[in-house]
Amino acid sequence: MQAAALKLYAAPPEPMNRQDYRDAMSRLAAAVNVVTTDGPCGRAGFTATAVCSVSDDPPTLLVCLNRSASAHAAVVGNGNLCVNLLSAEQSDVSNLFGGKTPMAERFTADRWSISPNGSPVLAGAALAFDCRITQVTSVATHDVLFCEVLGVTLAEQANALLYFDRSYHPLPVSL
Ligand SMILES: NC(=O)c1ccc[n+]([C@@H]2O[C@H](COP(=O)([O-])OP(=O)(O)OC[C@H]3O[C@@H](n4cnc5c(N)ncnc54)[C@H](O)[C@@H]3O)[C@@H](O)[C@H]2O)c1
Ligand SMILES: Cc1cc2c(cc1C)N(C[C@H](O)[C@H](O)[C@H](O)COP(=O)(O)O)c1[nH]c(=O)[nH]c(=O)c1N2
Repeated sequence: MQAAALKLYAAPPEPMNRQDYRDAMSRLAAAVNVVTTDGPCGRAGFTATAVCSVSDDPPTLLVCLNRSASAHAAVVGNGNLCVNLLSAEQSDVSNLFGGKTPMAERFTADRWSISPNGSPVLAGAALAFDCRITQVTSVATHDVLFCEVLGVTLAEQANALLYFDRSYHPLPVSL
């Protein structure tokens, strides 16, 4: 049986309601990342689902970062970042970096190393992209950070962590 479609189109010129937009976006399953930085502007990190590939030549990805986030000044000021893709067992790390916790406390619970480009790399992550920010474009409340990928560390095998319907879901590697 097909579920009835619920239409929530905004009637122009009225803009779409923010809550309706969030409710819709909660249906979009996403990988969970902790984006980190270190350098002259300090060590910082935040949880991000708004990460995607832009180009493979040169390897480039983008990260959307709210300008009101406490990590914003450090990430943009340092100009380097690491995208740590969380594995299925790391939802606690996502919660730790997902807001409110003081920045220094976020880095105490897990083991970290430093990438060649100077950003914190999380032990046990599914992968870590070591990046330098090449372009920052402000769109509405967020900065879109375009990042050249300088190197990647891949775990031999890792189950994925997905964020869907406002909660975490493990996705096992197929056998
Ligand atoms: N792109 C983002 O900035 C983003 C993404 C996910 C979650 N969050 C934040 O994490 C917290 C928990 O989120 P949740 O998913 O459990 O419930 P929620 O109802 O706040 O968000 C549902 C979905 O809407 C989108 N969204 C939420 N806030 C956004 C924002 N400020 N800008 C752009 N897109 C946004 C995301 O896709 C999110 O998964 C909230 O404070 C939320 O703002 C922000
Ligand atoms: C699952 C999930 C996914 C995201 C987030 C949260 C959570 C729980 N947050 C919010 C972000 O991590 C949080 O606002 C920052 O940590 C900033 O909080 P503080 O200002 O440091 O308290 C977030 N913020 C952002 O700018 N871009 C993003 O893609 C995401 N994605």
